[in-house]
Amino acid sequence: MWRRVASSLSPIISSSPSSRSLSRNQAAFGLIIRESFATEISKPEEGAKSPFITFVLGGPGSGKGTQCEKIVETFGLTHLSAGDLLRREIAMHTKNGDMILNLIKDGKIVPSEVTVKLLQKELESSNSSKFLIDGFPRTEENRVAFERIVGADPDVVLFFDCPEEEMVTRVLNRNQGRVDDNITTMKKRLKIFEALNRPVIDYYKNKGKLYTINAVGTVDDIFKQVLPIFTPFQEQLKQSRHVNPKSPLLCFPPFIILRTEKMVSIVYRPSFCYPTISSSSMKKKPRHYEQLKLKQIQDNNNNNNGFTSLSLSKPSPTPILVGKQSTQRTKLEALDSVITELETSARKGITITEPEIFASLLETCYTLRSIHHGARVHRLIPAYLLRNNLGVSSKLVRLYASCGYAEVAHEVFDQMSKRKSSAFAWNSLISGYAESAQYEDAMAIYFQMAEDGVKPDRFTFPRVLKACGGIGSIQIGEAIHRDLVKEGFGYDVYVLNALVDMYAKCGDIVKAKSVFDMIPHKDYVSWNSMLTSYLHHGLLHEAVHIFRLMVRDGVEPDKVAISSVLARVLSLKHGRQLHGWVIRRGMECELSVANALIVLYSKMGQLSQACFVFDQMLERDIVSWNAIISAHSKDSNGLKYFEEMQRADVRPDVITFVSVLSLCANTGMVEDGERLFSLMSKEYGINPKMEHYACMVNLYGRAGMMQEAYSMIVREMGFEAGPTVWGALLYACYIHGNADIGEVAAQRLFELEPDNEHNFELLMRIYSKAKRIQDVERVRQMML
Ligand SMILES: Nc1ncnc2c1ncn2[C@@H]1O[C@H](COP(=O)(O)OP(=O)(O)OP(=O)(O)O)[C@@H](O)[C@H]1O
Ligand SMILES: Nc1ccn([C@H]2C[C@H](O)[C@@H](COP(=O)(O)O)O2)c(=O)n1
Repeated sequence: MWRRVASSLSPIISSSPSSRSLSRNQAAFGLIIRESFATEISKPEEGAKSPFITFVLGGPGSGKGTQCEKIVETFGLTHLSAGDLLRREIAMHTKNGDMILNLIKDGKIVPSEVTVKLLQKELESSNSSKFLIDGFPRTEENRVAFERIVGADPDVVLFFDCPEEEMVTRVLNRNQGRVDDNITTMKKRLKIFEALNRPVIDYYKNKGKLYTINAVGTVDDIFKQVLPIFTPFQEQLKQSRHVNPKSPLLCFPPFIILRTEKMVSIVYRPSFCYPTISSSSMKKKPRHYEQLKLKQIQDNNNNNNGFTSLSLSKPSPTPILVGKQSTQRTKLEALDSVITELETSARKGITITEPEIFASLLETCYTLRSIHHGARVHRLIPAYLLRNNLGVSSKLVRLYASCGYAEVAHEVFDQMSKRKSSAFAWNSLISGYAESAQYEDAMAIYFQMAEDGVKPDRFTFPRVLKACGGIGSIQIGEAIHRDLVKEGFGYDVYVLNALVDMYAKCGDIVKAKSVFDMIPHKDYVSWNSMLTSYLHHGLLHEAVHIFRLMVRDGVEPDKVAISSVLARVLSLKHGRQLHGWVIRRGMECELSVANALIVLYSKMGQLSQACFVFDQMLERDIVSWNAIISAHSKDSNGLKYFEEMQRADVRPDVITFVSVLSLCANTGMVEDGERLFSLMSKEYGINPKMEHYACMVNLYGRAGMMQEAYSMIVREMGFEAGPTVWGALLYACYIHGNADIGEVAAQRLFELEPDNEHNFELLMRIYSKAKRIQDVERVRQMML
């Protein structure tokens, strides 16, 4: 894993005598950190190594990005495109965004400090140890800055050598809406490339690290030249791109409790100890090694309430548990162990008074939706904090409300002393309800707020609009729209984005677009909301138009939009292109994106690709498991995934059982089907629904066990069978030529869906197989 020396290492680390004597690179690659943990927990890694770095050079349009995609596919390196990172800055309107845009438009090079810092951030937050840095270094200044700031040298430098005319043709045909893909800028870029990039190429040539590739020919032909370059490095590259989920690193709790006789310390693990994917996917990070000093004064009962008050330095208010690729289980275990330690300390008379600790723990409970842990944290919070600290109590309110514990949420809410003076507490309640799809309750709180004379703020409206979108009531939505304008939020981009989403969810896409058009400074959420809205309405043409405008403005679709796009892709070719795009953006590990990819490949009949995506995932949710099991609807290997899911302690749901039962039906695994059907209710408490009975009838029916299929309907089902169930029976009767039961099934189907000709036709075929020609004719007459 890539690591660097942190500038703000904690006293524990910096005071380590051995750490001071280490060289820059030793420190950078983990030695100091390992030593600091050595006494408390198992070693994270034996001798962390320097990363494997490849620089990819070449003129504009020489095909660097295209070849990088293939290298990533084959060797699993992590692709960092300097140009993409800069474009992301533009899209996100960061402080450097405008400056970068102007330089890129003019074909110029962005100051090295900016580019190198962006690369450095990606390198540090990545869990990978092998990188493909594309479009960098562009200048000698770039190269020197990288060496100075990052302190690393490339192992390989690829140079894609392409004639100018070819590069111009490619760039002008690229059609990705890039601001610099025009002939004027292209001419400038070529000049700058010749003047500034050539010296870099020469530098690496002299160092013996340069590999020149003739970049003319087909993509595959060019890649044939690239392949052998990496062969000598295969050993280094063998390790998979992602940290093995079984790596001991992932089992580390996010912060460590250090105990000595006199002292209990909670030490935040620095972010670079987490295996992470990319800085963009790392939304919340713990502070670097903040040490919370819990002075344990065991024999000093100087506190009136019998507890010893603990003094803590300011911890990070951000969630403690953030390792995105930790499994849900590992995170829960880590949370559990931290809470257990605090409970033990509390029993010994040590009490924690710092609100940030509780806020942080509650945030984690909320992220993991663990009400059980939340309730334990609740018990540790002193009553006065709950009354007076809005930050802590509102997190508790949101947790309870979002997990369906409305009564407790209201109890905590009612005790909050400041609830009448600000919208803060109310917002938590609304958000808790909205997030758990209790939309009516969320709306009721909003109206109650007005009755109690509490003014909504800019955070109230997005939450209540989300609830309104959930209900789908355009009238209420319009009323809230009027309210927000009255309250002065009619130009607030944050609020307007939510308004676009609400109108779209309520079915008024025209109004959604007109609100979108009104947003003066659209941010990436605005664009993505509009894109997703069009996609959800099936307006592909409009979605493509928005997509083009986004790209023109340097805004990229986010994971929600990309997942929606993937769900609507109709051809394997487009699916693959999008997959490549997703990989280039480092979005392949986003849960919703990976889930959508599994469904896409499964829809296209590419089972091995679906498995590949699934196997690469570092974090999976129930949707991922259901998607991969359902992808195996005709393959008995699907049951292995089901077993793995059970081992991973993921609770199967109604959908999982529909998938496994239909798999058993399709593959003729009657005994497994019976076992799973019984497991569903006995082990998981799921009462069989119509779909499950349909699967069972299908299972027996296909296996020719007509009596079992029939008695499933008439004896086992506690409710009236619907068309799916009778339909499965009728189809089985057709396959096995059972006219007697077929007649019964058809009769029920004629009553349930009199207009469905298919049922009549099936019965005719059954009669025909049985040579009952008169009956065939009778059914034909019924159809007329
Ligand atoms: N071998 C090839 N033959 C024809 N077209 C190609 C080839 N390789 C890439 N292209 C096309 O040329 C265009 C430029 O390729 P690509 O984006 O990979 O270049 P690049 O070197 O990364 O460019 P830039 O530095 O401007 O980002 C793309 O539209 C790509 O599809
Ligand atoms: N090291 C870099 C890399 C890129 N830029 C700027 C200037 C380029 O024209 C633009 C696009 O990069 P590309 O996608 O073509 O690699 O980004 C830079 O200033 N410094």
